[in-house]
Amino acid sequence: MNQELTVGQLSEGQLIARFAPLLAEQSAASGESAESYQILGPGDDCAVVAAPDGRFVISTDTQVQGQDFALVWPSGVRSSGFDTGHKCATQNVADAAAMGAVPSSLVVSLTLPKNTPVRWVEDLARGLRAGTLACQAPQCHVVGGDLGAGGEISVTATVTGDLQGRDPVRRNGARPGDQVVLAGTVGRAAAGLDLLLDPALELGRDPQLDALVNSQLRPVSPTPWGARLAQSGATSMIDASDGLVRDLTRVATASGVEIVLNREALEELAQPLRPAGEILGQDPLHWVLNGGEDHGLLSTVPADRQLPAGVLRLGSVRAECTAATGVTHTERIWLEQTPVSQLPLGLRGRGWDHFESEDGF
Ligand SMILES: Nc1ncnc2c1ncn2[C@@H]1O[C@H](COP(=O)(O)OP(=O)(O)OP(=O)(O)O)[C@@H](O)[C@H]1O
Ligand SMILES: Cc1ncc(C[n+]2csc(CCOP(=O)(O)O)c2C)c(N)n1
Ligand SMILES: [Mg+2]
Repeated sequence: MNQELTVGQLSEGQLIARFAPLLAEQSAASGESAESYQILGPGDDCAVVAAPDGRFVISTDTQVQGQDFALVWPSGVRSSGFDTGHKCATQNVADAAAMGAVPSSLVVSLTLPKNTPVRWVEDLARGLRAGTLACQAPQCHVVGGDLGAGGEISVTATVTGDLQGRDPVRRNGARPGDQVVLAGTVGRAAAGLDLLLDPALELGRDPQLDALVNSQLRPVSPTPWGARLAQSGATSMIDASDGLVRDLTRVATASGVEIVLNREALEELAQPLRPAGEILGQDPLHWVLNGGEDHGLLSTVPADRQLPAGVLRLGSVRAECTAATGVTHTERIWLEQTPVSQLPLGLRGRGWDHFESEDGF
């Protein structure tokens, strides 16, 4: 039987004493020496965090067992504490980066059933640090949090970010003529999710498929691109969490523009998803257009900016069509000449909505 030590066998203090030291452990090993924003870390009523700009961005994101991850997926794969911690770090630092900020701190609130293995929680601490490092945000530490018992695992983090004297890059600044760019990936985590949700699959045998599963379990957002794109004049930015089309619709609506996507660029993103598409009978372009959770950074930058290596040009921004053209204002996103709502059924999707979406896409 399961002889593992569970959180129900420890006091809160004992669990924190095991958890907190692990949050910083890998920094030395990774050779990261970036300045930390942490002035006072876990242990007092509050942490103290540097805010050199005088302003800071702040956002929060939650993962709930059964809704955002599964301890055991239909495919048999298990989400470790490390996975959940890694994803928690990524989904939060990505939001700070999407404002053009440098992630500066995380506070993490854990709700845990009493039978949760202590090892799972220790792995979560390691995953949190590994996630910030993978997202190239070594300066961002978990500076505090909260612990509590509950019926299912819920992991919430709040992230702060440093604007470094720049204006925040909002969703409403895209202008006609801008190029639409992506730093990071889209579609991979959604392909991974559909693989995880398939009970007929035996994963762990094909490195290409496993890499997609890994993108769902441990997504990586290239956070330095947030500040980099801001410095190069980004007019809007969002992290792609709910799906390319859904998230770009938010930008296009807020900015009063339309976005035209380039098929060739999307095909390039779909290419590595083809083997998964064949196995699951899915057009991989569907994942690229509608899949969430990669937490890549979608941005618009003026047309005259030379795009650095490392970002992919996905399309361009154009003025909103007026009623005179006969096109309704709901057609915000186009795949070349076709509004996405008119794409073949196999490509159409709604992206992710916590209250609407069924399992997968
Ligand atoms: N409970 C809430 N109270 C106040 N504002 C909220 C609440 N929930 C969401 N919002 C706000 O609604 C907006 C949209 O939320 P949403 O979670 O879609 O954005 P997001 O944080 O960029 O998403 P993601 O976490 O997927 O990147 C955000 O500005 C968020 O602060
Ligand atoms: C078990 C399970 N079922 C479904 C999904 C898919 N999913 C959950 S949240 C989300 C969007 C981002 O959320 P948020 O906006 O809260 O960051 C997506 C695509 C999953 N990850 N796990
Ligand atoms: Mg976001």
